[in-house]
Amino acid sequence: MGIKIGVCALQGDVSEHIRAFEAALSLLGEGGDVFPFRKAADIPLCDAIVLPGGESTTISHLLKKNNMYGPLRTFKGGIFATCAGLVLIGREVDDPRVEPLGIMDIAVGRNAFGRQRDSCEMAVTIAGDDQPFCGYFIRAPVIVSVGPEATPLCYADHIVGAVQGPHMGLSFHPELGGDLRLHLLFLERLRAYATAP
Ligand SMILES: NC(=O)CC[C@H](N)C(=O)O
Repeated sequence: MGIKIGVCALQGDVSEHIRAFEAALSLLGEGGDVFPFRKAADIPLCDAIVLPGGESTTISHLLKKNNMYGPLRTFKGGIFATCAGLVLIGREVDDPRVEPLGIMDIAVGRNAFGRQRDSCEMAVTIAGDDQPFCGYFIRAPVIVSVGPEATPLCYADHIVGAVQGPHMGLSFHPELGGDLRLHLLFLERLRAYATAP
């Protein structure tokens, strides 16, 4: 038994997320099931969902086609959204081809680092952690503004991570590189929100 983590596998980097969450659960000495899903009916069966990086206009189109907007908006667990996933999870995005889910109170700008930084590694500061995190940014979005419901979590020139309840949205790819601090923090917060009265 244990926690059930579903990785939305319509498009994007799915296997890296599965490996990273499996490694985080094994560090915690916990059982659990981390699996790809492609059907809306699988969403309410999960405790947590990963919205991976990929191409947000494509993922938005596929979420619509597979009737996933409704079940994601009413999902009771935590969502771990990276890169294209971050573009989708906010309340506002600067591209009309993406329909935002409106789950986190953030506004997101796509491809915000510009061409010369299409893909790079940058030191990310995580609030409450004095060790920098090596962030892999791949045509990454940024968080342009954080509303009162959400809290900034990560910084690298811009705000590149935020949390809201059990949800975490990140501009970069923490599933690459083997540093599991953000996965562990997500699981810790998920547990805290699941057991909150
Ligand atoms: N690595 C990524 O997920 C890139 C996201 C992409 N630039 C988008 O907005 O869809």
